Amino acid sequence: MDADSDSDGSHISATPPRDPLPPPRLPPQPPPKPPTSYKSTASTKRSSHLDIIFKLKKPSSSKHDKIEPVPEPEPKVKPIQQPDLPSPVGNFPFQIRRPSDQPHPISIGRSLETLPAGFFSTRRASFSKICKPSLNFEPETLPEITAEPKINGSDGPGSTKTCNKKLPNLIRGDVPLPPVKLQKRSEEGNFVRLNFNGYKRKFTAKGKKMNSYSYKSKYFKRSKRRVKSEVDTGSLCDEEGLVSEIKLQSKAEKPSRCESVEAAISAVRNEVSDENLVRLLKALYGYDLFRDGQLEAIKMILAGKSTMLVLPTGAGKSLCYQIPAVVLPGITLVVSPLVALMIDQLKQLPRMIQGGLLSSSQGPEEAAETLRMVQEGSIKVLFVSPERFLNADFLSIFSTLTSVSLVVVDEAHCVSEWASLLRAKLNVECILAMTATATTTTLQSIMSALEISSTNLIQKSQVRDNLRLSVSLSSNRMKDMLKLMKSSPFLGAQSIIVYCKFQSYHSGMLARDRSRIQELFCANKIRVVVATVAFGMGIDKRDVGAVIHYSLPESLEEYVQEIGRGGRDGRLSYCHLFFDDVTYYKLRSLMHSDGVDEFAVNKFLCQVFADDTSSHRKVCSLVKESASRKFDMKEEVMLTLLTHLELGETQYLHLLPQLNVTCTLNFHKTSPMLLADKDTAVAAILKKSEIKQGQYVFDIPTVANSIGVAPGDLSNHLQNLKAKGEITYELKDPAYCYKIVKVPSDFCSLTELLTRWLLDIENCKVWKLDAMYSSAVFVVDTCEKTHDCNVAQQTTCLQERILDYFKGDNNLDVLDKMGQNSPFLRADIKVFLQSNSNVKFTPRAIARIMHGIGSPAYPSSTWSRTHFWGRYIQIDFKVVMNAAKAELMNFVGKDAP
Ligand SMILES: Nc1ncnc2c1ncn2[C@@H]1O[C@H](COP(=O)(O)OP(=O)(O)OP(=O)(O)O)[C@@H](O)[C@H]1O
Repeated sequence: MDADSDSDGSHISATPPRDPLPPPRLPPQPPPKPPTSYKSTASTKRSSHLDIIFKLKKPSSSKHDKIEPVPEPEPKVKPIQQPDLPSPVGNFPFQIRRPSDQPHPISIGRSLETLPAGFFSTRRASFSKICKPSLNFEPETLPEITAEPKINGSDGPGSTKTCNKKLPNLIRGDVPLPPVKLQKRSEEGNFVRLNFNGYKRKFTAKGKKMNSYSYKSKYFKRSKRRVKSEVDTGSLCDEEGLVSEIKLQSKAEKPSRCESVEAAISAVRNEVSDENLVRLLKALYGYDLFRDGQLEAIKMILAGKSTMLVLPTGAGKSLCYQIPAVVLPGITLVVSPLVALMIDQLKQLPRMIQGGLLSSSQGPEEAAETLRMVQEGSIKVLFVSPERFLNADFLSIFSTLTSVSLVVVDEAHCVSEWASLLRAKLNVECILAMTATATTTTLQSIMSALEISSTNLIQKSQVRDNLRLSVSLSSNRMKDMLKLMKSSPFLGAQSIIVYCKFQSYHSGMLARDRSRIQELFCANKIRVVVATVAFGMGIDKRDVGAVIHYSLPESLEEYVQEIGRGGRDGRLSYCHLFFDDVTYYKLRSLMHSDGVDEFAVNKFLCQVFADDTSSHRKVCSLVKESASRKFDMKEEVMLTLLTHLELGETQYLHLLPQLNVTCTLNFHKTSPMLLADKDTAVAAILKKSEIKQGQYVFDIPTVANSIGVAPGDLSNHLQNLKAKGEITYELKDPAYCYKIVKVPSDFCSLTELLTRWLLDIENCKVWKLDAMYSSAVFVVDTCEKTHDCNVAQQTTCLQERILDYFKGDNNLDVLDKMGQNSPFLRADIKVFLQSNSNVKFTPRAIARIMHGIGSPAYPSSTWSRTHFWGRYIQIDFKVVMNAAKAELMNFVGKDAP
């Protein structure tokens, strides 16, 4: 694909540059039908606008809670027929599955739930006026927006260190918990009984390691080490936790606290009463009262009932599995979609709960050590990344050696699809699914996948009552934001997070710098942090007094997550959202950046299965960068497809760890031929290499396959040869590696299924953005109508809207502000095609250019030079795609259908 042509000569346009006026509003389009589950069999027809020019082909066979009361200050050519297809997955768990692709933690995490019919009625609204909430916009001193530490670090009333940041070790927990005594327990039946391989197991104590001697001495040793290192680094910022506890070094205090924890655990094991649970809460965390929903959830779990827990962000969900984890006899497995989140949760475990982590991003030694500790019984809470459960070694440990008391599915809306596999494989009886943001439909699908009874749903409001919400439409956001921050109550806020969308605002920062800023923010040495969505996900800074959205979030789920960073201490926190049409248009275009055409999916499948041989032991690879360009697909999208091929209804392949597959090698000591005589790997390298400038260049999987070893083993062997001074080598070309399990019998159907699935995801993302935008418009409009534009009013208004959204309320009006036509569109596309007649385009590629979105084969570095780049950002993407399809047909001399 010649997508790199320098200039397209498209300075000649059918039209002069135009003012970016909003297009005339047309009647609403029928809404997209968001995905339900790719395993279900319901189907819908859709018009095929993706299939121009190319024919599908087969590969060549050759190859909260109770708020603590705080005084409130104030307020192809041949169109492909679409057969009936299974409808897509209920959420999009796969993009996030590989920890090496640390993605956008929120947007990827959001589910693709079925939206009820009638959900899409369009509501007209005015966008012209700015509605200012009645916050006092008094010009006072400018708040500090800085990444520099405050000199003296004095931070006012909230200067307590409040971020539960602890040592980044992967095995946590200082004190073994008391053994489970096999004693009379009135609620014995309440505890989870595991049924492994058909045998009911009784709880057993993990015996000797739990004696009180090792418990104390280990505690002291670790405490001393920790105190030293943490005080040295000055990295502590924990309110109830570390700072105070570390100073405590009076040896007498430690055992007494541990003993009280032990006693409290034993009391709960004897009787699961409110009183005993509060005592345990106090002993473990120092809190006096449970927050709304916590006690109910803990009791439900201790009664062995699988539970769905929906609590707002920051309401204290973690505690709902941590307390059962210390009470229940076996291990608690916590499955979370993001490795970064798991690491943070591990760090935040109370010191007396021993934790560990298993993820595919770990080295083999690290994972083996964790598994050893699991087998020993010295880990109580184990964080596991989803793919680990597909690992046979892991499963065998849990089905033979270790008793699992509880499985926690965190961010359940992201991993629900996968979680049903877990149920089948582990035969665990008690599951706790947790989420902060899920619509009713999503909840239903999670609960049915996890077999959670509808009576075991604990759901509190999506937004905590201590968050004061306000919204304004702004044509000059920077000015308005500075004004807002100079006015009460934002001026008085201790810590502020400003969320913005586009990189230009927070710049690509080194991870080290980012974590330094996070530390300073946690320590109240930076007052305002301007951040992207990722910031704050893992940190638990309790005293964030204000959250400002400088850009429109991509969904209400994202919005709710982000405002949930505020007021985690139960105090009032002020959350203001600025929105504007330009950002909305930009985001709406970006929602189409992951979309792929049927043709591309088919080409991709052909390549994936091109290497099929009868041997299923052969390792295949797909070099990420070149494949991405070849298929015009983002790497994440390719991984999503590969994961679907692994985890979908039919398993077509088995994914292996990613590798750098191209090896360039030089021989140094022994001559290649002599070495090859005694080393089969070297012999294979000589056979399979190309010699380029005296160097041997070969593909690692190809050589490994030829001698019947795993690519990893070949890499190890090369390392050994290097250590002996025989060779030097370099590896490049990161690639997805996999083994083919089954070659699809019908490539066309599979192509259509996958394309439809991706299209549903795309439509759903668009719908969510529209719902977010409409909610902002709704709040501003309502204020105008009632002339009651104050924070209290806006809070209620937005809360209701959020509630409706998450309830899946059919009456929720979702506004589609995109233009549905433009008189110049076809003419411009024609000129564009004429001036780039040497380049092959798909309708989608043209629409992306017209929307100003770069893609792997048509990068913005090249295509942003065109006169048409981003010109039709205000016209619905599909309208542009259809116009492009029609013009492409004309261009190749055919009429549009
Ligand atoms: N009963 C309680 N009393 C006081 N503080 C509590 C209580 N329960 C939890 N917290 C605190 O509230 C904060 C938020 O808790 P946690 O991180 O578990 O929330 P979450 O619901 O998991 O939030 P997120 O969805 O952001 O992960 C933590 O600092 C926690 O210690």
